[in-house]
Amino acid sequence: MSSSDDELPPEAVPLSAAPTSGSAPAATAAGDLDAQPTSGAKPAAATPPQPITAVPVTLITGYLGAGKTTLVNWVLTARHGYRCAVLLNEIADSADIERALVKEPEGRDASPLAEWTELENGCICCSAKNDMVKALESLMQQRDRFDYVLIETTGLANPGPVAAALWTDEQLESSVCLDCIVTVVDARHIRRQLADPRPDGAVNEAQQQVAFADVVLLNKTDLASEAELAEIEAEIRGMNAEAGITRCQRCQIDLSRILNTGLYSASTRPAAAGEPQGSGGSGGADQQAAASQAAVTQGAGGAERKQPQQQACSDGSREDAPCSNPQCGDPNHHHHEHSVHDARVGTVTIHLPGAPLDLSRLRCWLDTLLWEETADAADLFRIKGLLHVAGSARKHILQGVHEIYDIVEGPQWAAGEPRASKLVFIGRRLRRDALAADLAACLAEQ
Ligand SMILES: Nc1nc2c(ncn2[C@@H]2O[C@H](COP(=O)(O)OP(=O)(O)OP(=O)(O)O)[C@@H](O)[C@H]2O)c(=O)[nH]1
Repeated sequence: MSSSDDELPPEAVPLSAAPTSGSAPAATAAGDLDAQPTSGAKPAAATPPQPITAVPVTLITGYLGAGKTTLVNWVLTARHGYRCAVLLNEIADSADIERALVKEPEGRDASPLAEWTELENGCICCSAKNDMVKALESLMQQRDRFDYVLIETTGLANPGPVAAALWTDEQLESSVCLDCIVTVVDARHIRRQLADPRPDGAVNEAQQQVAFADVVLLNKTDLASEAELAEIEAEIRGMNAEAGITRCQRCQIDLSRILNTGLYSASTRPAAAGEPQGSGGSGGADQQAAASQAAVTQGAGGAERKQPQQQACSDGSREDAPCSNPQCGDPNHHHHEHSVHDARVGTVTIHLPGAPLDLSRLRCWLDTLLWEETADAADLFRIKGLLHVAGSARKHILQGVHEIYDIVEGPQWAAGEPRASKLVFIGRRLRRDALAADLAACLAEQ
């Protein structure tokens, strides 16, 4: 790839190649989503349309100036076959600037590729459960005009409540599905941003964004040395061992990493040791099938989405102190003051080979774990799991964001495949021994 090619966006998909409403996007295989710069237009992949029940959503987060708008730009100008709607959440009334920065795909006038909705009422993490949901709902009124939704959060947003809102809003949950949380980090500044302390010992936004990521784009690699990049990768892995990390300049990545990944679908599983991270274990056309399967499984009542009895603050904490986010314009939003020691975000992975889990015991334990509010309770951002459940021939998939979680049935265990459970916890104050002991107590009696 020449350096001049690097600066050129790939060609926009001709709208005639865009999928029709209710159909799967034309490009489903990973190779078809390849958005590396090309010198000529490639024909759209001839994958037969498949029904899509919910519009996938990629949530783009990252600290101030990391390159989120640059990524949106890249998606909107790339050849991938989706018609994207973009939800911009901009603070300080800068949405018009952001919008001006994002290039309009060629031919947009004739038939729009992107729909725009801007959230104006302050910080998305504070208004996630109302403004964003309302904006998405109103966007869904024009469902036939797009196949994919990108949400760009502000640089100071905690992506947890936004992701959670996509799960918990009853009307939304059948029409949109969270596909991937992408965190863009600035190779030049991320280490300082991660280290920036908060006076009350709370986790800072940069750490939260890394913790929630399914995919981390290590952007601006032109501004850091190889040694610095390696150090950043090690630090990010130390916080979130599950996220796939992709180095890039100007966010020019293969878009199959972040679009229609199927990471939250029922057949998704945490990557096994030694597997490439961030692929979710399924790719391309398989993901399309996985997405359909997830919808069917959930529709059949296989999923149970648990929510706390008590409505939590949108940042997942109690409403007993004013929000400390200086950008939050909502006087009604309050923020729980974390009085405990400032533990760093980390990942704990627990393998349970052999013995199956008792699903009801596991649910009971998760309820306690996620909703406990004692000062030394684990502060969990993300949970992912592949579960071997007693009495079931199917894999079960656990996904958790903040205080909500979902366990859905996945595909059958293959003949001869070793049955085992693997759970990944990302958060603060995680105690491996306690988690392992608690999980051992959730095993079914043999
Ligand atoms: N050198 C360099 N600059 C980059 C790269 N990617 C983006 N930029 C620049 O970084 C600046 C910020 O990029 P944006 O895409 O606006 O960042 P953002 O995350 O949307 O910023 P906020 O909305 O303010 O949080 C812009 O001037 C970009 O041109 C890169 O890989 N290398």
